[in-house]
Amino acid sequence: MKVAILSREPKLYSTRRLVEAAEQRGHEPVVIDHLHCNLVLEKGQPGIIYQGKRLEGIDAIIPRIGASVTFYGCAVVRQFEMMKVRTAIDSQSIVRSRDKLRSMQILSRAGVGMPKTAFTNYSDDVPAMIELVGGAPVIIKLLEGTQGLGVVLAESAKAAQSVIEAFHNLKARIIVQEFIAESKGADLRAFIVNGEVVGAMKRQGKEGEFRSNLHRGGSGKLVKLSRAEKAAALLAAKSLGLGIAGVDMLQSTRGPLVLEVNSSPGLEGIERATGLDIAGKVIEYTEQLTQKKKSTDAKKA
Ligand SMILES: Nc1ncnc2c1ncn2[C@@H]1O[C@H](COP(=O)(O)OP(=O)(O)OP(=O)(O)O)[C@@H](O)[C@H]1O
Ligand SMILES: [Mg+2]
Ligand SMILES: [Mg+2]
Repeated sequence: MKVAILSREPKLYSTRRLVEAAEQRGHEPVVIDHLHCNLVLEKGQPGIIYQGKRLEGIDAIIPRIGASVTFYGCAVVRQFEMMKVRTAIDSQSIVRSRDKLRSMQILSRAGVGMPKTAFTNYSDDVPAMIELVGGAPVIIKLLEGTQGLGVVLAESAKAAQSVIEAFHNLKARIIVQEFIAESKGADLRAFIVNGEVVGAMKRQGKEGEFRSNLHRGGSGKLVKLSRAEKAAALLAAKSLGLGIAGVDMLQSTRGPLVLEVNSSPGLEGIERATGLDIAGKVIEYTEQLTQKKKSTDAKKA
């Protein structure tokens, strides 16, 4: 198959690994910078112009859309969908997963375990917000933060009050969340491909840091997930409609609590921690999608 990896950076570990894994399996990979795709819309013929030419003959795409370009990136993915190109990750699911509030709403309905979370439009009654999630300490999060930036631990109700007021004053949307102390600065990342956990790691924040993000100095180690952890991760990815996902969970006394579901999960941390060929799994899944398409097209014909 001719598979396009939508990525801004051919040199990035994840991009390189996907190219390599596709080549190893006899496919023809190309890296396309989604921000340099121009979309053309006309009757019956949605198209994409890239480097001056109309894109033709692509069987499937693997989107790697950064959080800062969700809008444009998803428009490009949607255009491929309109052109009947198979995508390893749907545009809809990327949009859903990018908004922490929207995804928590979906996960809550689906019965996925999560830290108790509150959201409000008013800053008038901050103490009530804090009480809603069980009182201080609480976590305060920007709705569209990533890499652990925009996640604050407020140890006291007073600190929480001033942080929430400051964010509201900046017109930044936030959620307030119960702080799960027993996870001790660690979290679990489950990498899911096609309804299966293909690799998992435990990330531990550096000394004195409650955030376990690798970008904040945390380190990842191979871990074997419990049955409940696997089930929670799979249900979370499925509820958001993601065939490929990185599900972040905290270990708590009441079982796994899902924090978020990433739709462009990085490969470097998970492949280094587990020693597994996760890129290969992603390519094999994408291959299956194109085969499914071929057989439905054949049936229609
Ligand atoms: N409610 C909580 N209780 C305890 N620790 C938490 C809580 N929420 C977040 N953390 C810690 O902070 C880290 C960052 O939080 P979260 O994953 O929600 O933010 P992020 O900025 O979107 O990160 P990512 O780069 O993974 O997208 C988590 O990995 C976890 O270690
Ligand atoms: Mg995130
Ligand atoms: Mg996270």
